[in-house]
Amino acid sequence: MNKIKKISVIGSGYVGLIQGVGLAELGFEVVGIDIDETKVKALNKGECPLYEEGLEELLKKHVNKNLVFTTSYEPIKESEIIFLCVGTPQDKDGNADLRFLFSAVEKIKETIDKNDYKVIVIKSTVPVGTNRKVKELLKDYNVDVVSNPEFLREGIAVYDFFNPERIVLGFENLDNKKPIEIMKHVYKYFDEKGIPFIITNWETAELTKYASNAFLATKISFINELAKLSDKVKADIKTISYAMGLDKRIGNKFLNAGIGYGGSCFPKDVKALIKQFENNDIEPILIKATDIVNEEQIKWFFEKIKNYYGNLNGKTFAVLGLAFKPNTDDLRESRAIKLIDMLLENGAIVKGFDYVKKARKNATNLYKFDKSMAFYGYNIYILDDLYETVKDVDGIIVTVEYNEFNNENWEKISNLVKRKVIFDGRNILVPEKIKKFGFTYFGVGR
Ligand SMILES: NC(=O)C1=CN([C@@H]2O[C@H](COP(=O)(O)OP(=O)(O)OC[C@H]3O[C@@H](n4cnc5c(N)ncnc54)[C@H](O)[C@@H]3O)[C@@H](O)[C@H]2O)C=CC1
Ligand SMILES: O=C(O)[C@H]1O[C@H](OP(=O)(O)OP(=O)(O)OC[C@H]2O[C@@H](n3ccc(=O)[nH]c3=O)[C@H](O)[C@@H]2O)[C@H](O)[C@@H](O)[C@@H]1O
Repeated sequence: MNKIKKISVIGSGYVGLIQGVGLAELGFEVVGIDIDETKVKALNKGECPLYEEGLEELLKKHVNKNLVFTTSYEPIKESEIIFLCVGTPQDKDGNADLRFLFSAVEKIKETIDKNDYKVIVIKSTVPVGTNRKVKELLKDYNVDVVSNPEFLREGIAVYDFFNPERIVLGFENLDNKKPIEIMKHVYKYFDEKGIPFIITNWETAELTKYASNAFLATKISFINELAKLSDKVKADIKTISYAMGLDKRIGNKFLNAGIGYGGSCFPKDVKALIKQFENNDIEPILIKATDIVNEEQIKWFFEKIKNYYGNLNGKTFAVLGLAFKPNTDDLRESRAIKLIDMLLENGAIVKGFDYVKKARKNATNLYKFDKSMAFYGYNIYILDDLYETVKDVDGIIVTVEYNEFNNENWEKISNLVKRKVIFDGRNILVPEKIKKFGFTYFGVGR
C-alpha cells in the first residue's frame, strides 16, 4: 500500500483538533478544515481556541510544519483520507442535528473528483443509518465511508488520543479489504500498542458509541436516584458506591453521586438514542429514565438549598466550579450554569469561580452576552480568586468535582464567609475536615 501522505480533518473542535494534532504527532501531514475563520487564524498562530491539557504545546510543535489549518476544502483533493469531526448537536426535538455533517458532505462532493479514491471517516457521533446515508449521497463517487466513533473525554483528551481503550471501525462491506487496510495503516501506532480494534459494520459501530455513553450516563443516574433515598434515610452513598464498586462485575467507575451529568455529549446523546428507539417504534424505558433522573437531580439539589434558607432573595452564594467537569473550559450543559441560573431566578447573588481561566472567561461572556440573562446580569460575578469568591457569602456550593478544593485553606475560608454552610454537589469534600472549621455540611446522599 502507498504511504498515506496527507490527511484532512474537517471540524477543529474538541474532537477534530485533538485528532489533527494527534495524527500530526504520529508523523502524518495534516490539514485541519473549519468554517470558523477566527478559529483557523488563531490555530495557524499556534493559539488554542479551547483549553485541553497539553494541546497547545503539541499544536505549537506541529503547526506550519506538518499541520496547517484552513477554511478551504481544496486540500481534500490531495488527501486520501478525510475525517469528519463536525458537531452533531441536539435539535429542538432531541434528535441529533446533522446539518453540519451534511453540509460538509456537500462541500466534499463539490470539491473532489468523482474518480479519485477517498476514504471518508465519520468520527462525529451520528445516529444509526447516517454512514449509509452519507454513502448514498456519495454514490456516484469512488469513496468508502467508515464509521470511527470517538471515545475521548474532555479534560484529558490528549491522553485519551494516545491511549484509547478500543478503536471501533464500521465498514459497509467487510469483504472490501481496501478501506480496512487503510484505516489499520493510519492507526498502526495503536495496533502496535496492542489496542483492541473492533472491525464491524456501520450500524454496530454507530450504535456502540451511543450504547457506551448511555450506559455511563445510566450508571450516574442510577447512583443519583439511590442518593436521594440515601439522603433521606441517613445512609452514606459514598460508602455504598465504594462497596458496590468492589464487586468487579459492577466496577467503581461512574458511580459518583452528584448533581447530574452535563457536557456536550451525555445529555444530547442520551436524548438522541431515545429518539432512535422511538423512530424504530420501540419504547426506550430505561434510557428515558436515565434522562429524567438527570433532569430532576439538579432540581432536587436546588430544593435542598432553598429549603435550608427558606428564601434565597438577596442571599449571596459562592459557586465553586463553572464548567461541566474539572479541567475543561466547556460550559455546554454544565450543571453549575444550570444551578447558577436557578439561584439568579430566585433573586440570589452569585459569585462564580473555576480553576480553569478559560472557563471563567467563557462564563463571563455567557452572562454578559446572553440577553435573557441581562435582567439579572448585575447579580452575577465571575472571580479569578477562590478566596475573593467565598468572601461574605451565605453559603458555598460545590458544583465541579475538583479534588483541589480539599487542599484550600479552609481555616481562611471559614473566616471569610458570612455563614459557614456548604452544599457539596459533587461529594468531593472531606466533611470531617471542613466541619472542624465550624461548617455545616450538606452533600448528596451522605
Ligand atoms: N467533545 C467531546 O468530548 C466529544 C465529542 N464527540 C462528538 O464529536 C463531534 C464533534 O464534537 P466537538 O468537537 O465537541 O464539537 P465542536 O462544536 O467543539 O466542534 C465542531 C467544529 O466543526 C466546525 N464545523 C461545523 N460545520 C463545519 C463544516 N461544514 N465544515 C468544517 N467545519 C465545520 C465548527 O466550526 C467547530 O469548530 C460531535 O458529534 C460530538 O458528539 C465524540 C466524543 C467526544
Ligand atoms: O461522547 C463524548 O463526548 C464523551 O462523553 C463522555 O466524556 P465527557 O463528556 O468529556 O465527560 P465525563 O468524564 O464522561 O463526564 C460527563 C459528566 O458526568 C459527570 N459524572 C461523571 C462520573 C460520575 O461518576 N458522576 C458524574 O456525575 C461529570 O461531572 C460530567 O458532568 C465520555 O466519558 C467519553 O467517553 C465520550 O467520548
